[in-house]
Amino acid sequence: MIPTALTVLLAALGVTGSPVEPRAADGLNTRAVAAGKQYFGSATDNPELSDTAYLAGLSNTADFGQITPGNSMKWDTIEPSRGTFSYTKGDVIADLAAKNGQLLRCHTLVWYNQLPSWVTNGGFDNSTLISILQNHITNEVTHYKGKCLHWDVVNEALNEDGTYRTNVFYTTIGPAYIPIAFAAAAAADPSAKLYYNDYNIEAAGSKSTAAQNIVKLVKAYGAKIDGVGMQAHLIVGSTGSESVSAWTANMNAFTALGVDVAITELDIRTTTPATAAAVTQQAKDYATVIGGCKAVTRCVGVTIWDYTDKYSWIPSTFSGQGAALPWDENLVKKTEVYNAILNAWGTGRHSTGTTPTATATATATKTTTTAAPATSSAASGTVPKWGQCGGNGWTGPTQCEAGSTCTKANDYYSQCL
Ligand SMILES: O[C@@H]1[C@@H](O)[C@H](O[C@@H]2CO[C@@H](O[C@@H]3CO[C@@H](O[C@@H]4CO[C@@H](O)[C@H](O)[C@H]4O)[C@H](O)[C@H]3O)[C@H](O)[C@H]2O)OC[C@H]1O
Repeated sequence: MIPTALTVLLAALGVTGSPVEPRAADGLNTRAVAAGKQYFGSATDNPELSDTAYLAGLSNTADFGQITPGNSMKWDTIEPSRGTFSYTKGDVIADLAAKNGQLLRCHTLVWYNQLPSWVTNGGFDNSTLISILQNHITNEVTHYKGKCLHWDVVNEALNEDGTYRTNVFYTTIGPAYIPIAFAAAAAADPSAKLYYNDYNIEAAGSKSTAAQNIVKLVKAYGAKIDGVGMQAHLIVGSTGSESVSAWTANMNAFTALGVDVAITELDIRTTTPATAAAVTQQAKDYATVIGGCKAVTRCVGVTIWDYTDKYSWIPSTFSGQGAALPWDENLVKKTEVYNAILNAWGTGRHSTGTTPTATATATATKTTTTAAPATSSAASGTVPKWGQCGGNGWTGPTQCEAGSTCTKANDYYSQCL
């Protein structure tokens, strides 16, 4: 074959193979997408974005196709005093996702924690608190309308025994605050997928059953709920990591109710400093979690709660614990853990254990739009449920399948409805 200018350029960039179908960079996200998922993603937070090496790694879309703000869309940041809304920090994360071509999970609208005292201690009556709740949700969801793949509408409404957690919303409004919140979010952005999100619902038990009952409750009120987020803040070798079949059975109990599931805040902590044996077990545990999501069609993706131990929330919350993420405190990949995640999504090339670089970021960003739509539905000639409907490098069909429509052509967040 006579080399063309394009093949010469691709060879210079280290890309080999067909010039019309350059191979997507290998990574946690591209493997997840190849396995039929929408993304593999990471939480992040505003202060760490000034760390350029960290930012390069986060922006590498081969590894991260989605980001979630760890704090900057919570009530205390967004509406610190009644009726005063501040979107500066949240916008930084949303803009970064858009710039990188990454999806955005928006977290979280209603949570008893990181809730300003004017709400908690305001002494509001039922109708006033409902109106405060609706106003907060309407304002925030409207601000980010069209940008959020998912909203975590209600976070952690349950106790460990499956009873409702006592918080100001439950005490004043009763369990109806949950469907009221979902209805307000749906009205403000009908395209966003709306999630209930909680921890310790990854395994069957009373709390998981209660979360399933929340799905039923929201639906019984006639409100929309699209998914349940399993946070998955796990402990090496402990509950939640036992077997792929345990994960799938529990996830299927949710999907049987007609909702998606997602793993939304995955980290697997251990006593620090981590021993070699703990890291080996941790790699197995990550593989088990990924295997569970991979096996369940309606498990749409996995998010780790930041990607590096350098910025993990664990040591500040669980004394003596940490080393929970696939990159260490020096931003170096833990090859054993990273490769376990890669291989759990599917076979392919292995990591060499390098530090993230700007070059890797540029290459990955360039190839993401090719990788994202490479799902089975694209192969069958229809546009994937999520992904570009025409333009931005998407070379598949520009229309959705018969009977459905493309919400926004040429937009990463478009979907077939
Ligand atoms: O900067 C940090 C943020 O990263 C942080 O984000 C929240 C972290 O996780 C979510 O809330 C926590 C979930 O875990 C609970 O502890 C569990 C207790 O049971 C154990 O079995 C389980 O392993 C533990 O995970 C915590 O009590 C929750 O607070 C929440 O959704 C994120 O927003 O927020 C604080 C910031 O300083």
